[in-house]
Amino acid sequence: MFFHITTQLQYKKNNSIKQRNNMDKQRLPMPEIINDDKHRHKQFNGHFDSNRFRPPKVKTRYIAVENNNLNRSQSSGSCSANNSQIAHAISFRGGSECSDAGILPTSPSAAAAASSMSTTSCNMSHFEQCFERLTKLGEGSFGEVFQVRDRSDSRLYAVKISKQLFRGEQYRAERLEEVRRYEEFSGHENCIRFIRAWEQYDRLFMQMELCRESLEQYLYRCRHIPEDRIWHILLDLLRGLKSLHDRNLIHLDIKLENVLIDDDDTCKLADFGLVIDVDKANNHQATEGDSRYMAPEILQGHFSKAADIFSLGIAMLELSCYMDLPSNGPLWHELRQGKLPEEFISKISVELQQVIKCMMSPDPRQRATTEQLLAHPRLVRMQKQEKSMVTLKLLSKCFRRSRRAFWLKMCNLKTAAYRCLFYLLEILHLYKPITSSQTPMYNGNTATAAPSSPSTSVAGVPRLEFQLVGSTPIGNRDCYISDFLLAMDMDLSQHGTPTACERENLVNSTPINHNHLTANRQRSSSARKTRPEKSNLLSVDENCSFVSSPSKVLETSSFRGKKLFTLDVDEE
Ligand SMILES: Nc1ncnc2c1ncn2[C@@H]1O[C@H](COP(=O)(O)OP(=O)(O)OP(=O)(O)O)[C@@H](O)[C@H]1O
Ligand SMILES: [Mg+2]
Repeated sequence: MFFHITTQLQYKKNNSIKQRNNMDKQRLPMPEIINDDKHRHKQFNGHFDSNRFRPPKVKTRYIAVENNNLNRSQSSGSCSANNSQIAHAISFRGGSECSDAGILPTSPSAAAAASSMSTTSCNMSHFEQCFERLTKLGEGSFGEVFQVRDRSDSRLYAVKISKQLFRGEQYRAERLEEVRRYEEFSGHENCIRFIRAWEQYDRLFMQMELCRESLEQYLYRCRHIPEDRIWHILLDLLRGLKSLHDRNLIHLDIKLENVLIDDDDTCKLADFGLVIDVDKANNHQATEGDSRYMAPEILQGHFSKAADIFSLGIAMLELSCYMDLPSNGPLWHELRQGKLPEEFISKISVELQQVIKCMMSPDPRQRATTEQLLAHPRLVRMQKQEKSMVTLKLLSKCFRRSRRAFWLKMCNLKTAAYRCLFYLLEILHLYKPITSSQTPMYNGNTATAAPSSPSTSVAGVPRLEFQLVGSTPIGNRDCYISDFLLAMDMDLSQHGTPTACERENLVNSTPINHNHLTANRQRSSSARKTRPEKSNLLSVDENCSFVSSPSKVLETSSFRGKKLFTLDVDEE
């Protein structure tokens, strides 16, 4: 196999340059300026400095003369004019090297949404049909990322659209590799969750989970990040990186912009555009990332896992010291010779200093691995704490569940008590039960004698059954008989006495909000049928009046306002 090496300089997009420059000026304090380049730290003056360019991205490419491993014949999406008009799903999940799926079907909801819009759906891209574009989240050298709302489930996602058209097979294959990596690491807690990808009009679209912000944005927002938080970020990123290194893959583009923070404050590795196999890296095709984060040995064309460790180390330095990293010049070299500027490094604890220095060791063989770093006493302690937190969470969940079970038991006891009371009243002839044969049933407009059913099998004590559905509006509040009776009254006033079927639906729905009653009937009834083991079925014996006639309902007024039980719905 023969390879030729091409070296090229790639400049970052002006937009992100501006953004960074704008934020640059927020960084304080300014160290003593000795050399223009050496201490060119970030400041912020409230507006973008368009004159200052972002560091160029030096790219050393080792391009195999041999064709890439993507099987083009399998792909229905191509650069050809005809085919590129049609959206094609891209997925490597099937196990094959490139299992491009076929033409994407338009989901009915997406089609409906599209047709409801003024633009004719046939002119709309798959992206426009499926998503409502909200805001632009960011931009890198390869793509623009938008916050979107999925028309089918109304949820928010991020969609990355490649900026450049597929110029040819090689370029397309490189872009599609990112999909493979996203899919591979999507399940890891510290890697971004990937949803799906497709290509259309010679562009790649990738749908992924929406994160709150990038680590770079977080740094500019907070300026000073407490050291405790730095350690947590380091732990998250080491875990994410370990998942790559365990598979013999290297990221090659670790930097603050490529780390995203989700709503739970978890840091996630993103942008797998340059990820490459360690073995292939030095032989085939490797592109190094941002020069500010680049390990020194990359200049000699040595790609290894240690390069990622260096990038992470220097990113931690930037994060903990609020230091502007140089893209070249004397300071760039000093940082790669193990000389970290005192005025910055002295701000952080010795423990963190040591870790950063260890990660930024000039010799890649002396740099700690992800396993060694994760074995650092502080990180071990944090992991233990996390574990105990998980145990604590599990315990509290167990406690909540047992508390709920206890309440259900109590409710059953109450039910039994009511039952006994009715029996007693019946014995004392203070209460006349209505037997099942007396219970009129409505079949349309005609009242018929009801067949004896389990719900009225106990003489005089018809059973009122209702199901607790966690998502219904009844959740987390006290339940009063009146809640149920109110709904029954309303139902009876509309329909007269319900049929057996109606009664079952009635009691199975959550009667707090009568507007939901009709809808709930079907849903809860079917839910009960399909998931009987999950339902928390309560049986409450109640005065039978509600089934005999509307006027009898009034007799139950003595129960109104009586607290039956407290619902404690598990938050789970
Ligand atoms: N899932 C997401 N949620 C929120 N913001 C995102 C998401 N993905 C990307 N971004 C934002 O978009 C920016 C660019 O995304 P990304 O790094 O994937 O593009 P790129 O073109 O590959 O960048 P690079 O120049 O690093 O190669 C990120 O820095 C981040 O601010
Ligand atoms: Mg990026």
